[in-house]
Amino acid sequence: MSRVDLGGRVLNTRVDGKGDQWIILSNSLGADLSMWDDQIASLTARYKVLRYDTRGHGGSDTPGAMATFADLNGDVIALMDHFKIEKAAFMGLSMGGMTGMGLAVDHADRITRVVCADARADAPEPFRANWDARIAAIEAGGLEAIVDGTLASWLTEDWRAANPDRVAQIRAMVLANDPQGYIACCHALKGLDCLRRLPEAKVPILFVGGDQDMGAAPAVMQAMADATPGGVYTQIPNAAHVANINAPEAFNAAIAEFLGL
Ligand SMILES: O=C(O)CC1=CCC(=O)O1
Repeated sequence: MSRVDLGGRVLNTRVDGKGDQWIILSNSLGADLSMWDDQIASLTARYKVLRYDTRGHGGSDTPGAMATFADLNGDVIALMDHFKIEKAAFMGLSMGGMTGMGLAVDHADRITRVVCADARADAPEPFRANWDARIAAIEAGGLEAIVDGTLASWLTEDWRAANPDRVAQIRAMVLANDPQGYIACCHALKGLDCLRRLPEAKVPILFVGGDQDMGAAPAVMQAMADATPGGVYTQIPNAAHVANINAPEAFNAAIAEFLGL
């Protein structure tokens, strides 16, 4: 792990592998870079992998009370500059996938391809109101107030019953975040407005998502793929919102061809 000072914010990072091409991995709201552990063995066969904790998460700073996707995209470009990465593939889940879509539209000179997992591209009602409710719940009760609902939406009931130790680890990961950092990112999610810009995406995007993901439902992700030039959507069976943890083998198989693994 290495904490990188990007000027005004310090982000926690980790590099694995020795490949000659880079891939950057971006976590979901409430997670940290460890959420990608089940993908690292296959990714490092080809790539040098840069993972980072999104601002407000894990070991990264919370530089302000409110974040925007322009901030989150800017953090990726600043990390690329720091590590002297001219171009990289990018994979993000949920908030990380939303960051990836923004990069595909606004920073295609630095990004070669994007895997966008379990993400929406906009925040119509009731999503906006739900973010306000979640912010209020955390302000009143901390991350404890939302962690059980989060786990229920991230992972199928069967998986949670079969993997109690992993569930306890994931619970601890959520609770280890800075509540103010989590709230800052909720503000970015409230302002999410990428759907209308997907036709401008200039690099290939693979959309993948769990068949039981209620936050980024299959029909929503299919519509995003349809709006994206060359966009493809692949559904992951028996998986909820955090499909890469919930069904790692199917997830890894779904991204393999697109990433040349
Ligand atoms: O955790 C959730 O409730 C769903 C979610 C939205 C954006 C994200 O990263 O996760």
